[in-house]
Amino acid sequence: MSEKASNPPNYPVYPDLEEKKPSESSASGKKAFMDHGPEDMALVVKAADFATRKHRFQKRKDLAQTPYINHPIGVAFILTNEAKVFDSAVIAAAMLHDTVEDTKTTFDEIKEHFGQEIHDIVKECTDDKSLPKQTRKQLQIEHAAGHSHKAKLVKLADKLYNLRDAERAAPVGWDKRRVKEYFKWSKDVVAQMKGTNETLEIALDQIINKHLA
Ligand SMILES: Nc1nc2c(ncn2[C@@H]2O[C@H](COP(=O)(O)OP(=O)(O)O)[C@@H](OP(=O)(O)OP(=O)(O)O)[C@H]2O)c(=O)[nH]1
Repeated sequence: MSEKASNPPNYPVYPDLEEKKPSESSASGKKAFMDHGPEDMALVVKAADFATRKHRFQKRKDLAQTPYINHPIGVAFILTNEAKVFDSAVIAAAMLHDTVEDTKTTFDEIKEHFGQEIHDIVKECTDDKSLPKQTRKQLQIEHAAGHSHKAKLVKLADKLYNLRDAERAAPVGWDKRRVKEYFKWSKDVVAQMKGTNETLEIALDQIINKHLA
């Protein structure tokens, strides 16, 4: 049976989100979108295209081996559709945030194709994978408060996506204790970025409290 045929008629694509048709969008929402020019749209699509090429052979760690690109696109989705962040540099950086950390992409490439500002945001969101894991995780807690506002937005949306993923379909080999550890560590990172974006922080608090209660 095709995927389309197996879906019930009103299957919600985003179960926890109020479903709105474009024609129902608020006047202020329309204005926020129209304030941006074609260059913003082109930049975001260019970043999506770049990230898709770079992550093309990668899978997520879940049993279904979901294509990795679902993650950066999902982070950009959370920022735009949930947190109502429409800054094209932030959205492009969200698309690109794992390219240097997880593929052979260099910071110079990011700078060449996307400019200094997006380069800087991506750099702030990139862990040094040559460091031992415990050190990397500790550094995320220590560095979080000092990040720029734009990098904090990407980092918060990244954590929210990964926590939802850990809840939905944890990486293969993660038992309940490992999932809980990831929630505890994420709580410590997120705590350093309070006051960045209310919507993201409420959603993070809710999912973290649910798992650490
Ligand atoms: N929950 C979840 N995470 C997955 C999955 N597939 C890949 N990941 C990635 O794995 C990382 C979390 O796994 P860990 O074992 O804690 O960290 P590590 O891969 O960096 O060593 C996250 O990377 P990260 O981008 O560096 O994020 P973060 O560790 O900074 O939060 C996340 O994006 C999946 O199916 N579910």
